[in-house]
Amino acid sequence: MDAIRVRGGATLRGKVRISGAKNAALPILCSALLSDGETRLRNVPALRDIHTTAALLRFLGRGVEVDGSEVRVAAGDKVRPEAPYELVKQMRASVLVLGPLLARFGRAKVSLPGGCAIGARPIDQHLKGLEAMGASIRLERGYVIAEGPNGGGRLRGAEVYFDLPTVTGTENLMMAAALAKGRTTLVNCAREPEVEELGRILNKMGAEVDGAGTDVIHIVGRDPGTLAPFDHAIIPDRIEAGTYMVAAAATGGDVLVEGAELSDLEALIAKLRQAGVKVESVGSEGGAGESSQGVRVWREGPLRAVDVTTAPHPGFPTDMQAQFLVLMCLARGESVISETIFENRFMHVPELSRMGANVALRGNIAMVQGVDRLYGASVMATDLRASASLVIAGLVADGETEVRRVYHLDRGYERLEEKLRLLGADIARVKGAEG
Ligand SMILES: CC(=O)N[C@H]1[C@@H](OP(=O)(O)OP(=O)(O)OC[C@H]2O[C@@H](n3ccc(=O)[nH]c3=O)[C@H](O)[C@@H]2O)O[C@H](CO)[C@@H](O)[C@@H]1O
Ligand SMILES: C=C(OP(=O)(O)O)C(=O)O
Repeated sequence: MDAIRVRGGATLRGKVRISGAKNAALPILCSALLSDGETRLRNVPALRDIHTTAALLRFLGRGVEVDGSEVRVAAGDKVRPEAPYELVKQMRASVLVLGPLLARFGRAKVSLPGGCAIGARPIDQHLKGLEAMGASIRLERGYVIAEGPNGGGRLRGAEVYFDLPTVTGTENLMMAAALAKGRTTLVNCAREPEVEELGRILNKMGAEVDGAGTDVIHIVGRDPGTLAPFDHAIIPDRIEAGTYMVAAAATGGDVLVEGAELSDLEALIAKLRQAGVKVESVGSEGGAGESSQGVRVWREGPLRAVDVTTAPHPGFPTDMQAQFLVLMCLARGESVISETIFENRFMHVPELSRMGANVALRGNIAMVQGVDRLYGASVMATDLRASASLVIAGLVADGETEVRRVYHLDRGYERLEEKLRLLGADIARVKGAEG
């Protein structure tokens, strides 16, 4: 299994171009199942999760061609509506085929994703919503077996209230509603930019979606077989952007994060500024604003300790918690990091402690006491963002750090070591290193 070796001490400087958003590309690829025509997606990141989704769509019976950052899903209306455990276990987002399959074909058999390193991650809200739309659902031998009304009929519009905002749950229900008969109202929805992006796609296809990106979404469904295919460029990955911002801040560097949108990262940016990091939107014409070319992040003075509590968007993203925690390991004073989304998302803490960090865990709270320096070590992470946080720690640590089990990183960061090397990092991939 590959590892990443980092020699700490370089100050990151220059420009880094952000890839398309993994968490936008995954539901959008699944939404191709709603239409029978050929769909074309551009600015798709080259990630393991994209290849897993392509493999899943192929298994279902749709041709998929991945050509650099372009993915084409071939036309077709013959589908085997079944997502097997072997594919779902590689990537929880596979559950996103449930809504489209059920809506388009009246039935679906999708493996339950199971627990993972960061928590149990149930899908009860997805299932509850589909049931409200008339589906009958049973769980059998680890699979969700879903059927449209009256033995495979068309879903009907419904009012669904989510007990808590769920990103993929909102997306699954939006896709199901796009082919349901009548109007669906989803209440207490996730408001993440990726949900908003899916709303744009469904509108492009001809469904009527109103409110995506707010907590109430209305969808008027279309008849099966009438949704149009689409051609779309994926939005930049705000979590990848945030990760480079934190890396720049941690090394005391000066980096232009190209493609990053200030408006998608408000909570992170507010916390970076509070910590003493400078953040500025850089416009293509030299001005600031929506048409910005990116976000410049730099640091001159010491880091200040600040507290962070993760929350659904527009709160501080749980997907940035691990990286920000590393930054706080280098700050003056004590910060309190509270993780409220996932029950087990501090897997990076014991590894960071081996690098000299001073962090005490109390349930879902990490008390971080800043230290003068971190030390390179061999470390290993069991999830994606934890792995990224260890690379950032390696960038500032004395000596060499080897981050093992890089396949987690490859799920979510395109050419991470190459992008960091261009910013001046001393970093390399070690092929086939010890696991
Ligand atoms: C592919 C994708 O977009 N992944 C993101 C998505 O994951 P994902 O969509 O899986 O996360 P959710 O928004 O669903 O999870 C939020 C919380 O709701 C709980 N929950 C969720 C669904 C459900 O039916 N019942 C339930 O209890 C979860 O256990 C968790 O505690 O949002 C997370 C939270 O921002 C991010 O960390 C992931 O990167
Ligand atoms: C948790 C993440 O992804 P996923 O939902 O695909 O596991 C993530 O992107 O940090």
